[in-house]
Amino acid sequence: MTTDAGNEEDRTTRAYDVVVLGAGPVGENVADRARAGGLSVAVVEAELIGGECSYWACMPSKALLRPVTARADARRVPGLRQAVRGPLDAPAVLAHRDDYTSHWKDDGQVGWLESIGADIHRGHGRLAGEKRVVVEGPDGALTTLTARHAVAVCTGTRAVVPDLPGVADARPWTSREATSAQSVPGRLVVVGGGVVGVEMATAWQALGSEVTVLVRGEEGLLPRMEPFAGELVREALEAAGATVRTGASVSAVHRDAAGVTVTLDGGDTLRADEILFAVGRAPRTDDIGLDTVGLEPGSWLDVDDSCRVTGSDWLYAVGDANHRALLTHQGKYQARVAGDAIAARARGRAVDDAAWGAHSATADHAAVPQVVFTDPEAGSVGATLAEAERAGRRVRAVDYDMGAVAGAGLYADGYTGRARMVVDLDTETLVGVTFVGPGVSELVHSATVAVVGEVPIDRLWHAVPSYPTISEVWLRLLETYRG
Ligand SMILES: Cc1cc2nc3c(=O)[nH]c(=O)nc-3n(C[C@H](O)[C@H](O)[C@H](O)COP(=O)(O)OP(=O)(O)OC[C@H]3O[C@@H](n4cnc5c(N)ncnc54)[C@H](O)[C@@H]3O)c2cc1C
Ligand SMILES: NC(=O)c1ccc[n+]([C@@H]2O[C@H](COP(=O)([O-])OP(=O)(O)OC[C@H]3O[C@@H](n4cnc5c(N)ncnc54)[C@H](O)[C@@H]3O)[C@@H](O)[C@H]2O)c1
Repeated sequence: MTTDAGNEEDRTTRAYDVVVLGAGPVGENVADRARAGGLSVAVVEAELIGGECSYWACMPSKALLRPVTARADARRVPGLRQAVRGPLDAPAVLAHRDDYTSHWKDDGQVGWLESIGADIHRGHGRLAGEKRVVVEGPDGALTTLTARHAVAVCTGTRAVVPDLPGVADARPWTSREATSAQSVPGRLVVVGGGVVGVEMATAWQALGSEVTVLVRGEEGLLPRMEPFAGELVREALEAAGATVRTGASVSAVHRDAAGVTVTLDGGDTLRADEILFAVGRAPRTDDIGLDTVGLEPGSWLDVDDSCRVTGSDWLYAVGDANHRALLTHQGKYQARVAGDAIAARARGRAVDDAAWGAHSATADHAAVPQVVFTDPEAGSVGATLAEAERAGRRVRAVDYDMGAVAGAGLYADGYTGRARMVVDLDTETLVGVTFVGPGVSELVHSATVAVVGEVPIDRLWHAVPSYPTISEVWLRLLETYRG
């Protein structure tokens, strides 16, 4: 290890090989790989070690949703459904969620970062020119960190709240409140039909709220997935008692003692106890000193496939901050790639940044998997049919009704779901796969392996799914393709 972490005379300047700005899942993993490569690492964190994912995103949202999908699954099994007729025990679900976020304390993750030998600097970090980061501690004290080799910006995102009349005074929920609320609102309006919108609508409707989802335009729910994903999730949300309104744009919000009034374009109004804006994310790069290194504050950072910022040989941007894929698993993949690339470059070792090389996050372009944990679940990897066509590929979509799969019928009485694989007709390999239905989340990785491995259809034919499992949908898709 090459650390020389400061000296007694000047306690405010410390030198490391690598400085990581932001200790979400991505920053933690950059640190881990750089340490594994023998480099000294400082990690700067303004809030909680573990980031958005651990405290206000993946973990709490999935802790809220797991009882919802487990109950729904149980209700679809004859002989079991009568045992699970009642409502969810909302206080118990919220308490379980609190346990999953370690009650918003980060001691466990601090211990892990320390165990890998990274130094933690608490406070807000800002770049101050090339390879320098100034950390403003909770007490206002300033510490300058210098990096011999690299600075990695892993500062993630925050929720966007549209600048509408009355919004600030209405104290709307963002994903943070939606994942950490301590009581169930009577009526909840959710603005936005993307992933956060549908997951949180599913959770809070099941926990007892009367939920209305407002989707502007006619794009429907989950617009980045195959259209049938949003359609099936919408049907299920409505069957659960939620209202989904398309073509509904919010023009103003007003809070008074009785709750929130939401005004729509056209003049309609809705009353609610809370309003959640789930309309996308903005990069947390507005106050990190980007101007001191010639970059635009508040911008997403453009990177190459080793996550090095375009035009720089020392600045990296990894995870949400580079906008390649706003997902924890994909950000951690980038972190492994970037951390290893930083170490290789620092040591003067060969860098393998060709497509699919050890130092290239190639899968970001070809095979990003995602699971939406609604009931039904929606899971996909790679391109949708529309995306593949837009990219100019000669493709064919093969669809199958998952309810016709024996294992699916056993899993859930009256199983409703659909699968699609998008086949590149020139290579006879898969470029995208989507499954929608109960229990499909665990199928997604099989599709990821097929897409990343570019496994030819003729070879996939020999990958025999066990009988009777939901995976038999693979056989049915292949049979449909081969006619
Ligand atoms: C409600 C919700 C549910 C989600 N569910 C899933 C899911 O199920 N699966 C999935 O894969 N993804 C999910 N995501 C996305 C996932 O949360 C993000 O992709 C992931 O958190 C990105 O990790 P990151 O480390 O890049 O950023 P973050 O997790 O945002 O961490 C960034 C860290 O940097 C710190 N920071 C920022 N600026 C500074 C600064 N100047 N100085 C010091 N520290 C700073 C922040 O405090 C934070 O701790 C969800 C997102 C939301 C909103
Ligand atoms: N299970 C998961 O993997 C999971 C769960 C939650 C979030 N995430 C990640 O977090 C990211 C953010 O999720 P999100 O749902 O906030 O964003 P999103 O981009 O997925 O969806 C936002 C939706 O809001 C709409 N919208 C934008 N501006 C609007 C406005 N002014 N009024 C009304 N609607 C508006 C958009 O058209 C879009 O449909 C996603 O990209 C996703 O990858 C992942």
